[in-house]
Amino acid sequence: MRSQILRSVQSAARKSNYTRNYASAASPERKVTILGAAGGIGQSLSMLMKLNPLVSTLSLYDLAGTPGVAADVSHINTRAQVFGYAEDKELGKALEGSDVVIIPAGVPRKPGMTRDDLFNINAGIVKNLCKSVAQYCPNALVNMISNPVNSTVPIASEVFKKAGTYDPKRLFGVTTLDVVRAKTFYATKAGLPVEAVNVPVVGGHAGITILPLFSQAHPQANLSNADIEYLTKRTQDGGTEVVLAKAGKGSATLSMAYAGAIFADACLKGLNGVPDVVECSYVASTVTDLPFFASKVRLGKNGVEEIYGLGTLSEYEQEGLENLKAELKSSIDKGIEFANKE
Ligand SMILES: NC(=O)c1ccc[n+]([C@@H]2O[C@H](COP(=O)([O-])OP(=O)(O)OC[C@H]3O[C@@H](n4cnc5c(N)ncnc54)[C@H](O)[C@@H]3O)[C@@H](O)[C@H]2O)c1
Ligand SMILES: O=C(O)C[C@H](O)C(=O)O
Repeated sequence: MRSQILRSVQSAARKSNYTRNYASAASPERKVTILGAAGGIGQSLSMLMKLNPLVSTLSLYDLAGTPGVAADVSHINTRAQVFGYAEDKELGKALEGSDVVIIPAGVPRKPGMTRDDLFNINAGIVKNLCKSVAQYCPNALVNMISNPVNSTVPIASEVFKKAGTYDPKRLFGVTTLDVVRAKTFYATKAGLPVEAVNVPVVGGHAGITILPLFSQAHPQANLSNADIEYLTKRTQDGGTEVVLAKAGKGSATLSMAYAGAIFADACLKGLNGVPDVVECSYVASTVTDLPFFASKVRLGKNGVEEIYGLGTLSEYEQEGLENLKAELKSSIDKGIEFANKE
């Protein structure tokens, strides 16, 4: 009887309008934990993960406010059981048994700031949270959203190395928002239906380190060099566009929650053995001479199963690649140095 009910629940979830765009069939028990769940990204992301039928337990942690977010989200009639945890003393409980940990904890930009300006505050937050991840759920896939991603991912890697838990296949910088933006801007410019569009974005997640590869966009549109330059710059400055529009009230939260939900869903699908799950992500990489680099990765039962090369680049993209390396290297080095202090 119970299995009959479960089957009908899973079938309803598959058909649901709310989930079909970014989720597949319901399946094994999976615990997803969000650190920073009461924030701008955290709240929307909590809702989107509650809508995902692949999630059986949704654990929401923040310094404060999570009992309220959890109570609210828990009333949504979907599969996941929701738990809210607040304050340091509950962090272990929040993390224990997690399959995927999503980290949007930290401060956002205000107009005039670069992502690197967030380093002084966010680096410490990420370092401490990752120590707990290493202690309580060393096998979880970690989806790092907190900025500057170019440095926070290297920080996490060093923390995990020190704890003896580092598995480069399980640590991801979430760069999905760059892909989401590139798809939207490209489809608009090319007059294509956005659902049919794909654009890889490689490099990192800040300014010129964000390198959209429009020469590899699908479907190919006949755009001028000036169009490609415009689209590249708009994608690179997408975060700043939102920061300026919000005029001091933070950075992208809603589109980021959407992007974070897509990436977490891809991780869950990979863990569940769904084949051919490919997303761009900032990971430990040998695609270039930099130790971390975003490119297309195939996700599987162990996290990253395969990292794809960059393919053939246009002259403009090749130039962009060379230009981004110095900044990305310095952000990586800064993160590594910070993590190894003390
Ligand atoms: N990767 C990306 O593409 C991307 C996109 C948008 C924003 N971001 C980054 O995400 C981060 C969060 O942005 P936001 O708009 O949600 O900010 P926010 O200020 O609205 O929320 C951040 C939340 O983190 C919490 N927090 C702070 N320290 C914590 C700790 N030690 N443990 C748990 N929670 C903690 C805060 O209490 C707050 O609720 C920022 O660093 C921002 O730059 C990244
Ligand atoms: O721009 C920011 O500071 C937030 C985020 O990295 C984004 O790309 O929107």
